[in-house]
Amino acid sequence: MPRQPIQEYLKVNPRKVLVLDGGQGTELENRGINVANPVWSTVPFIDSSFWSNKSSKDRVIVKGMFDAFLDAGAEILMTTTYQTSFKSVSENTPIQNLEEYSSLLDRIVQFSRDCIGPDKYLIGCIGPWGAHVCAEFNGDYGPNPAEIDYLSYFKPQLDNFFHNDNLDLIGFETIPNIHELRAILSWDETILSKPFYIGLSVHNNGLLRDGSTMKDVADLIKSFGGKLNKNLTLLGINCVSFSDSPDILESIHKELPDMPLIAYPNSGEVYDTVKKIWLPNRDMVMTWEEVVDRYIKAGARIVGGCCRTSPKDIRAVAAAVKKRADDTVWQD
Ligand SMILES: C[S+](C)CC[C@H](N)C(=O)O
Ligand SMILES: N[C@@H](CCS)C(=O)O
Ligand SMILES: [Zn+2]
Repeated sequence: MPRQPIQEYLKVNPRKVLVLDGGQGTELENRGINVANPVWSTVPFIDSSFWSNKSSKDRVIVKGMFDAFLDAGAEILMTTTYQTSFKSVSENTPIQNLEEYSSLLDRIVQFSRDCIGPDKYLIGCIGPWGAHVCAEFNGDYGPNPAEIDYLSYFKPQLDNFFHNDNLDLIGFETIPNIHELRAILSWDETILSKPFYIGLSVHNNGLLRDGSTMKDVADLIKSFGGKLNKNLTLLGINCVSFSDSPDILESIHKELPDMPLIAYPNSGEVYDTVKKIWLPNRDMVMTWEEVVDRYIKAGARIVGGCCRTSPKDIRAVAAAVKKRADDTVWQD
């Protein structure tokens, strides 16, 4: 395998910050794929013509999305599998059994690897339990969030991703509820058997979407002590408001100063969960350069964009990361 294992890479290059891609689902939408669907950005992969017809329109669009993020400077990219849980897929598509499901994931991962080539890092993207019920932006997991069987929900996707050498890192994204976070953290190396990160879904007010504080999050992580899964590689935030994201990341860094962080905010627009559209509220009053500087000062090792951020945004992220790397007078 041409890539150095990602934990080792981050360790031996302590000042390196990797540039992540941007909002894949929303970029597919910009390029003409209608993702307003119960499986959201998984939709292009469901039609068999994606796999049988090498020049199908959707296939050209997905490849074009990867090419555009690569050209912008992304060094680590994701599979488009945010809403590809077995539950979402089996309840909303003709794919009904685990064998067909796993074959679908194999094909998506291989297609993504072929698009980005052998040298870039590839993240196996996994949306939260809440993605299935569209609760990733309110954290409302019903009356008994502690009783939800998170492992059963994630396991088919985890089993596939953990056995796929094309994937370097698993990303649990947009986690809005502390009970779900507790469940993920409770799984040991036999379940989470390769490097993974957790991206939290945090409200503009700095609280996890379910109302938990960042201190609650940090206390939970600290409570695992030496039993914390060694594959937990980064913690961070994704799909949070661009303008509030530096404050939020800094609040996590204050609570967990030694934790490598990841940050990829959305554009500040707000998702309408009924119409499945983004409402205007672009809050990019700061520049990517200012935001990225603050992320890096707060311990970020991977930075990029989430929903409604485009290749143009990632080009600005890459320029900001490069400027910081070139800045010899940079002081912590
Ligand atoms: C806007 S994406 C991050 C989430 C999509 C949502 N779970 C839905 O199903 O509409
Ligand atoms: N990683 C997903 C969005 C998660 S909110 C994507 O890029 O489409
Ligand atoms: Zn997002």
